[in-house]
Amino acid sequence: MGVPRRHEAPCFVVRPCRPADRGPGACLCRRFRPAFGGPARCDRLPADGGAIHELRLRAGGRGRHRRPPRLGEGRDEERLSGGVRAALPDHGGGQLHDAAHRLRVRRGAGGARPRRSERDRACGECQEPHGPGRADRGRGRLGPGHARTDGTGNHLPQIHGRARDLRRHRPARWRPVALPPDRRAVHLQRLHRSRQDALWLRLQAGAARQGWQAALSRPIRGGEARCWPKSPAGPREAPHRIAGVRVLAERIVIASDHAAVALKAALTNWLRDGGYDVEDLGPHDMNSVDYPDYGYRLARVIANGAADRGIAICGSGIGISIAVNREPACRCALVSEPLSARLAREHNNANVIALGARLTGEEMAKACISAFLGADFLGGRHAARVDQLSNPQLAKDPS
Ligand SMILES: O=C[C@H](O)[C@H](O)[C@H](O)COP(=O)(O)O
Repeated sequence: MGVPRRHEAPCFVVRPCRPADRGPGACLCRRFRPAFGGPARCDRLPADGGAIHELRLRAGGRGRHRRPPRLGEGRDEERLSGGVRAALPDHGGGQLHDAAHRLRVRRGAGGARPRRSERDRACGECQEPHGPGRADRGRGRLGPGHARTDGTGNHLPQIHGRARDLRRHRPARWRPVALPPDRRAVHLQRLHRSRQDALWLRLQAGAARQGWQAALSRPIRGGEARCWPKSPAGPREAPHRIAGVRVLAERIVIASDHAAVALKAALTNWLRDGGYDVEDLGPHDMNSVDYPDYGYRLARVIANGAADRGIAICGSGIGISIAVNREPACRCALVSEPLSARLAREHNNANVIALGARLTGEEMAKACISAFLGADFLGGRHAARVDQLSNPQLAKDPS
């Protein structure tokens, strides 16, 4: 499908529904204000993303008389113009990949598209031009638009251009993003915090079916990478973002002792099948080893930021969890059921879970890992407590 001509372009305003919006078969969104007319319909993504609804409003008018929406209309909703179909079931899903759909996404009431001179202007932060200006001419229309910050220092480039170009110009930090089907919904639900997340949600949902993760590993071109990360917190604390869109995939390291080699292998394959970037730190045979060696190895990788989360396994899980926890940067939770695994993330910001291969079966281990990876730290009252774990001097004497 080619790029629809401007006056033919169906006009959508899209955002993921919030839980409160959802109803059986119909979107109950009240907050949404369409740019101009059109019925609202809430589409449910196919099975693997079934928890997410999309609100889609087709603009009023017909054919060439349909007025395309202008940026800045539609209140603070994201605007996608030009036949963005993303992973909607009535379109078969995944067609974003090969269709030359043009995306134009602006945050907030952005006003008119910037003139070329504005797009060519160097970014105030990194002094690099980000717009699809002269440098990009002839290579597609992409471009992350001029970058802004989100208030925390993260660079949030606007995105406009074609979806395929968006992927081609990914920053070097982009990683494959496929998730196990049972996790995708969880993550998608968590991703509706911003409109750009919603965009990525659709890109990702389509991509997972098309298998273009491989394309993501190509070298980067374009200027985005120079903008990332800008967070003062540094890469270890900053969320992974692609052009302002949070990335789903995480780097996971897994280690065990001889008692858990088989379980480790099964879990590694399972995670890799789900698209995770998993590194097996060993051991790779059943010869007897000492669990501290592998626990410390895993802890070092987490501590130096080379991986986001870790899975440590030994016979009971006890010994290796103790070893990992000797590294102050690690918060390792020994778990044997999913609720503990989730709470370890939500309350304790655990970045490693430990499992006992002699006590916990494979399916239960997978359930624990799913709960662990699918949960986020809640912060709030828990944040100061977690800080005290890494900095015992911050703890007060309770007496
Ligand atoms: O906490 C330690 C772990 O359970 C070890 O996997 C366990 O001690 C290994 O025991 P063994 O050398 O008898 O296999």
